Amino acid sequence: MILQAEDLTLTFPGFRLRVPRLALAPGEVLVVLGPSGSGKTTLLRLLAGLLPPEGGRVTGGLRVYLPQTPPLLHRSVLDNAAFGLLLHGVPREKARQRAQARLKEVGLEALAHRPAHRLSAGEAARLALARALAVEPEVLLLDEPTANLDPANALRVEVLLRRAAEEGRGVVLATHNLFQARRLGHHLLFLHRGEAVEEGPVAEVFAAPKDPRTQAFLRGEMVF
Ligand SMILES: Nc1ncnc2c1ncn2[C@@H]1O[C@H](COP(=O)(O)OP(=O)(O)OP(=O)(O)O)[C@@H](O)[C@H]1O
Repeated sequence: MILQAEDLTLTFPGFRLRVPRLALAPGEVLVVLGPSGSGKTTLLRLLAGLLPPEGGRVTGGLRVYLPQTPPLLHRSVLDNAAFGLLLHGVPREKARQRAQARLKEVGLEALAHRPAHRLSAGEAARLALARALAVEPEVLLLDEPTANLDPANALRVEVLLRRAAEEGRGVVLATHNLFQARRLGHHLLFLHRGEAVEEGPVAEVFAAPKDPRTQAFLRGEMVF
């Protein structure tokens, strides 16, 4: 396993997250579904080590967390792609070479010297992924990575995520897009008011959800 969590708990005023167990294998895509406010972002931040849990623990390899709108520096596309590597202590020239290669993979090599803030939303999403992948993480933690994208750009991101998983990386993907969950996910975790109420293989949970709350959510009847 490249990511494991046990007995995770965290309390905010009026909200308590409780995830007894979570495990991610290399090459696996875990989709986290749940209504707005159910704790998806909080779980991702705990898994990333950005929030300390109140109880329980998280263990695993190198993780990169991408928030819904990843911040980009007011620098070139290439500088942004190399930024994570510089933070990891990679020398500047080497970092730029590796970043160039990642930009090529995401189809942005022609824009390497453009200011990042001039990119379209779809290009910015791919740049954020290139920057994340450049540090060779074992686990990608993604918070609604295609929420602001049109279907064509969303599809390009999905292709990159599938490729990352095929390379052996683990992916935890919080999404509101049920079609995307079915297309990309192997395993599914459903959160409701901070509680992990159902988990299982994506196909099985979609075909026959066991918990009435998951059933209602998948029927589109739970919108809060
Ligand atoms: N730093 C914080 N301090 C206090 N409460 C917080 C904090 N972060 C999140 N919360 C609360 O925790 C609950 C879960 O929020 P979270 O953002 O994890 O949900 P979510 O499932 O990601 O929602 P959405 O789908 O809308 O992004 C919410 O009630 C939120 O208001």
